[in-house]
Amino acid sequence: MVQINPSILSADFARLADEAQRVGGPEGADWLHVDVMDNHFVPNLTLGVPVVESLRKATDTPLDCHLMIEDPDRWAPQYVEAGAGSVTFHVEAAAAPVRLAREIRAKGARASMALRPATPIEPYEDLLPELDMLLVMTVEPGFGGQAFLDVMLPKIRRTRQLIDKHGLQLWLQVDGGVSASTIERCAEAGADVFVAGSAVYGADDPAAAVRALRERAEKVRGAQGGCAH
Ligand SMILES: O=C(CO)[C@@H](O)[C@H](O)COP(=O)(O)O
Ligand SMILES: [Fe+2]
Repeated sequence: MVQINPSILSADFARLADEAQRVGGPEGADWLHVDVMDNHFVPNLTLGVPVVESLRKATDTPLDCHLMIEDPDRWAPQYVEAGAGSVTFHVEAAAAPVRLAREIRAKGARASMALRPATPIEPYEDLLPELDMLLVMTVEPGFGGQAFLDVMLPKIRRTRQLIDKHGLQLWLQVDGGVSASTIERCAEAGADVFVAGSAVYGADDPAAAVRALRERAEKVRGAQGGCAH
């Protein structure tokens, strides 16, 4: 199943409730992607727990929180309590990723782990059953509107092969530079959850942009019979 998760990093932060609603509803966003940055793990600062709490009340679309922060072991559980349905931590920042994934799940959210572009998937093969989603970054984290890194396609493909080899159901998310001109390559490589910030909120009609992205990805995944490799 293809999922399209618009990133509110490219939305108007003074009108977040409206911006969330613009991409919601039938055929709209599957999840709203919320980029949390702390100016330590990445050189940018965005929002924190109180904003997630308010967003939760402002939309029915579930929240996919991407934590680009130091010490996720301490903070991630608070995002579950704030109402996130999925919490992604970076493996490079986590002290105890397995314990953290278990804590996120125990608190009732989906547990997800992200890899920066230079972090390989292979050392984490044995952790995959502990996760509900694996995020392969397709830009260096920190900013929206960057160019898609084609060099990440082999990692997406290898990750898909590992997921299938173990017969796992976890989702494979890509984030960074995903647009109408790159989503098909990501889908062909095996991704099934697509984050798009500027390609959605930079469009005149964000809801139409979500539908167009979904159509492109579904065409590829459908041609593969839902199995991408
Ligand atoms: O996590 C990040 C950036 O670090 C992303 O979620 C961006 O928000 C994606 O923006 P686009 O590359 O789609 O404009
Ligand atoms: Fe993100």
